[in-house]
Amino acid sequence: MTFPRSTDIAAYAASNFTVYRGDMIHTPRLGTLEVIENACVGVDHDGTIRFVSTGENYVEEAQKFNAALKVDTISVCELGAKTGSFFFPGFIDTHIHAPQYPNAGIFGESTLLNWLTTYTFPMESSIKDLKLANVVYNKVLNKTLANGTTLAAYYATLDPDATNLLADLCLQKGQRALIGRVCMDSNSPDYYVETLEQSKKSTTQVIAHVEQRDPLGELVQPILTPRFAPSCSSDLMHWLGELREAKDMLCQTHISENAGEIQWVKGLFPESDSYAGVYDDHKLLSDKTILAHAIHLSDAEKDIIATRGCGIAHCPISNSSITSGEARVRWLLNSKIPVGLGTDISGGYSPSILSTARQALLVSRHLAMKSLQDNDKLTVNEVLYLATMGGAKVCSMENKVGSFEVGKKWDAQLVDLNVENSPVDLFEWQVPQNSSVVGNFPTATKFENMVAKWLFNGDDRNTVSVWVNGRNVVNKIC
Ligand SMILES: O=c1[nH]c(=O)c2nc[nH]c2[nH]1
Ligand SMILES: [Zn+2]
Repeated sequence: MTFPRSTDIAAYAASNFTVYRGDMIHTPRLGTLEVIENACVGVDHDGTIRFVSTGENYVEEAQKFNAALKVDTISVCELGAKTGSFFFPGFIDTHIHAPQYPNAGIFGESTLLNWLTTYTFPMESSIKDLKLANVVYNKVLNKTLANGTTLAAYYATLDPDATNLLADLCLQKGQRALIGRVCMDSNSPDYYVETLEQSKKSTTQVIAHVEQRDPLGELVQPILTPRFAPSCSSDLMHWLGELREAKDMLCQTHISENAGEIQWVKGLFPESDSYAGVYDDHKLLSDKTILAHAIHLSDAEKDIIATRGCGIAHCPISNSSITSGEARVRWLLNSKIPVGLGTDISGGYSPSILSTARQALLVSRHLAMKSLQDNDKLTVNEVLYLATMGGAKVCSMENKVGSFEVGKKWDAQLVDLNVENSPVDLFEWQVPQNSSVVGNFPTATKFENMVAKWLFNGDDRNTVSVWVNGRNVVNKIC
């Protein structure tokens, strides 16, 4: 029997069943790095993983799933079989503002509220120019994909046409995405605000557009996006809450990021018990709601969030940059609240979830130095879980993406630490696959060490290929 074995992406992209071979590393549970050495992962024509096995019998495995599969239509991608290479689930960015990308790195000495008026609102309002929107959104999608982000929860702007364009570009480039048209009818500058009626109309228009482009929500889905309580009237939030409930929709917003913001919310909504209470009183909290930041929550707010099943987008780079504070991730996780990572471009300067995971680890150590609780420290395996499986839970896609399991989609990145110009130096004795070299560590530890080196020193040069829904969307190999 002969089959096309290939390291040529074009060859296997044309095939209707692909077997990916190599070491697969993922974090299916918090804190656990699972390594499937010499794995074969069979992916069907619609990008679904049909088997995960070790050994050579992948033709039989493929035919078990589809007896009619001809051997010569099964392609084999051996790219992961190189030393220093491994497949890892695609990263999930649970909070990113696409129109703010040109401002990445530009925040000066600002904190949240003056950062919004000085940098953010002017940038976002300029994106109603569709030519500019096209330039900026192309750049942000290319950059996040190149960094291994296979799913992103996007905030766009008020503008419905530019937001529709973002959805179209995600479909075109093949990035899985939640598309949020930002709702804001209050306390906003004259040049960047909408009326309640405009907000309803534009929201409806964007939902219809996204659902028309992708009726089953295979790749893109709309997400209701009240910017944050101060930008929304109670009437607007009530309308969004009713819509959320009626259509069982995803919803995203910001919560408890900054002390001034929290005081402002108290003054604006005195009838609600708390910031979380404002959202709860408007039916905006559910197990399909993503709350960004959640730094200064009270115990009671944390309990409401846990009861409603909301997920938290932890944005450590943004929280350090605009000095918002340190979210208590362990405290949230201990209450069984799903936590994922967000770049929060451009409160955060980096489009990379790998960098965000690294900073999540470091911020947790700063927190531990203040709290004197060692348990506040997050480990390498834990922050990589937040970057993948945690993010999948936050986006309500834990049955679809986040780890390598049968029935999930092939949303993956191929990592190569030995790529030319690699920012990581993996020494011969540190290569786990190199069994001829006797090292000081057992193999499992070698894999963990290799992954730790990637987390701390790796970057987009090491993400050499990326797949979403089985489609190869980035290829830096040739
Ligand atoms: O990090 C943030 N980015 C924003 O754009 C924003 N708007 C309200 N609150 C916010 N926080
Ligand atoms: Zn944000």
